[in-house]
Amino acid sequence: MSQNAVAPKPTLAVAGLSKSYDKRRVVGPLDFSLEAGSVTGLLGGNGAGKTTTIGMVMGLIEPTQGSVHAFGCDMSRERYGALGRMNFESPYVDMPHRLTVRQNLRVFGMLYDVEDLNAKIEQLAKDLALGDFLDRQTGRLSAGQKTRVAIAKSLINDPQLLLLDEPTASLDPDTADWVRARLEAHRRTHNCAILLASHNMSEVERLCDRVLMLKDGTLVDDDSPASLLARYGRDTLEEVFLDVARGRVDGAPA
Ligand SMILES: Nc1ncnc2c1ncn2[C@@H]1O[C@H](COP(=O)(O)OP(=O)(O)OP(=O)(O)O)[C@@H](O)[C@H]1O
Repeated sequence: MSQNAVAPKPTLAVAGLSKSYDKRRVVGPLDFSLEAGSVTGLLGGNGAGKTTTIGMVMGLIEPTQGSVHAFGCDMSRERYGALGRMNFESPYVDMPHRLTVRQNLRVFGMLYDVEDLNAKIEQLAKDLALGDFLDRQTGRLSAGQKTRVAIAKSLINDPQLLLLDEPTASLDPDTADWVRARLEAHRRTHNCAILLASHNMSEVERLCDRVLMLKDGTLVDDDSPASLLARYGRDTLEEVFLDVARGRVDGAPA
């Protein structure tokens, strides 16, 4: 890069982000950024702050302090400049139960102003095998079927920033495998930055080029899966996860 070249803005930049409830800090302060086309795992034990972090990035949870910039837009002041280019999947956000899957996808597609929406829904139904229940009420689906619908919803606007909160937690191993392949294809096609909260370490090893380790709401490590394995002297990310969760600090960054 020449001296005058300006570095491209990260897709997502989080600075000093924290959340407290009743003066008890549960997350932060967090500082990290995501580059276009990267897949970053957000790991941490139960209650570490993964869902709260994703909620703050999406603007679903109001931060106590700090800032979130997506595509250079300050999410506290100009979020509408960015929301159309991002999306999320979370098991904690339910869709209207009485609408059919197709109707729900239509509602979200219209919110995002998706062009040629019928064709988009057909394509997603094919990619995520929703065909058998596209015209059934969403509330009557199994957990795994609802998850596939939630993933379809998260892809409806071809996002370039995708936040996924345990996207394969309720899927059987075969379905989880092809859903991961679908997410990888989306990343490639749209140069999408993905933040993936997961308890599935083999999923993280397969999909992520970088891992953020959260413990008690703070970042305790940030590295590639390969470097984490080397530093902690472990063969699997699961072992690294246990080291971090149990406070074995040999591999922790200096
Ligand atoms: N509305 C709330 N009021 C008070 N405390 C909350 C609230 N929401 C979350 N917390 C607390 O914030 C902390 C982080 O919760 P969060 O759901 O972000 O964790 P997580 O890493 O997603 O956990 P899990 O793996 O169990 O889903 C927890 O201690 C939780 O009890």
